Amino acid sequence: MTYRPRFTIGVSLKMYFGHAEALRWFDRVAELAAGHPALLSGAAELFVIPSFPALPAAVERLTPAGVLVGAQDLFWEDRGAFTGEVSGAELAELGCTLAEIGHAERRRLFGETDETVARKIAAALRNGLTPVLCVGEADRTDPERAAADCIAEFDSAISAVEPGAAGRILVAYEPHWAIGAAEPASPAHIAGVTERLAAHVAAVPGYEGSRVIYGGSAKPGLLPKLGSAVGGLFLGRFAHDPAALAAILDETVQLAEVPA
Ligand SMILES: O=C[C@H](O)COP(=O)(O)O
Repeated sequence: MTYRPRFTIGVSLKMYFGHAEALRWFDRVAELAAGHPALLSGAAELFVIPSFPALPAAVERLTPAGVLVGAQDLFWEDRGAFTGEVSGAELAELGCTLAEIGHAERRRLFGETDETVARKIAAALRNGLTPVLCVGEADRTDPERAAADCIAEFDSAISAVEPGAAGRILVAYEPHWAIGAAEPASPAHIAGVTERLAAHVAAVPGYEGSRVIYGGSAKPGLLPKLGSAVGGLFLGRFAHDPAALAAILDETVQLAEVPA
């Protein structure tokens, strides 16, 4: 089954930009998105995940251009004495529609575990936020083993979802070793993992409409090599230049003309 938009293109700004820099980038991306044939034709949807303090400005500047906005994390409770945390309820109130959960950097640097990821997935879904669930093998291995790791992570991540609360998830396949690198994983490796992972996700009741996107040093030129093996890309550094993001959106238009 082909879902529309055909591709999902996301950008996480991580902690790369200061506030003024983020605002300038939002304005350039809003201008790009508002007139881009990818968004107008349904070839692509675009989401942006900035730092927490930039979220209101991102919603204000990007949403009118058809760009979705999400947060880089959320807490698993909706209210209470949790100093420093941000709830899914507040994110939804701000106009966010997505929440990134379980990025490799949060696992490696901030103690994120399978258990906390599962609680956060449940929190996102009960607050109407689409989780951007990051999965991926820690060390280089073959696609079969990498896919098995990712499938186990996915199954664990949805294990705390409340009955009746299942919903669409964007599964970002990000091999840890390809994040922050010079080049992405090879197209053959990516496809070998994403096709197995997507087949698994599609067979889990309640998660219809979910899709698998690839992240980890993704840049212009990668998507045409992957074609229908992925549902899109999750970009980091290589989207800091809006021209590179425009080039990737151009690629979605060309690929959308080819039947899935
Ligand atoms: O969240 C995005 C990914 O971790 C990719 O980042 P990167 O393209 O800078 O490696």
